[in-house]
Amino acid sequence: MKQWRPVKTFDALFAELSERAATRPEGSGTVAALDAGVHAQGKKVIEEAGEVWIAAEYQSDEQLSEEISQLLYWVQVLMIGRGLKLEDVYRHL
Ligand SMILES: N=c1c2ncn([C@@H]3O[C@H](COP(=O)(O)OP(=O)(O)OP(=O)(O)O)[C@@H](O)[C@H]3O)c2ncn1[C@@H]1O[C@H](COP(=O)(O)O)[C@@H](O)[C@H]1O
Repeated sequence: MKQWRPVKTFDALFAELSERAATRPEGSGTVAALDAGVHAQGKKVIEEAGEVWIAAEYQSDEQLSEEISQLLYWVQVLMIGRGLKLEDVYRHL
C-alpha cells in the first residue's frame, strides 16, 4: 500500500526545484538534470509527452496521471534551466 503524503501542487514543486537549483544538494536528480542542459531537458519533455499520449490511449487513469506528473516535472526543469518564473508562463494563460 502507498504511504500517505501531502499533496504537492505545481507551484510547490516549482519552489522545491528552484531551491534545489540554488543550493545544489548532493545526489539531487534535478541538479543533474539542470547540469545536463537544455538539449537533454528538451528530449525528456518530448519523451514524457509521448508517454502521456500513449498512456491516454492505452493505459489506466493512474498510469496516465503518473506520466503527466513526470511531464510537469520536466517542463519545470526546463523552465528553471532557462531562468523562467511561473509568472512568465501564467501571464499567457
Ligand atoms: N517529481 C519528480 C520527478 N518526476 C520525474 N522525475 C524524473 O524523471 C524520470 C522519469 O522517469 P521515467 O520512468 O520516464 O524514466 P526512468 O526510466 O525512471 O529514467 P530514465 O532512464 O528515462 O532517465 C525519473 O526517473 C526521475 O529522474 C522526477 N524527479 C524528481 N521529482 C521530484 O522532484 C523533487 C526533487 O528531486 P531531487 O532533485 O531528485 O531531490 C522531489 O520532490 C522529487 O519527488
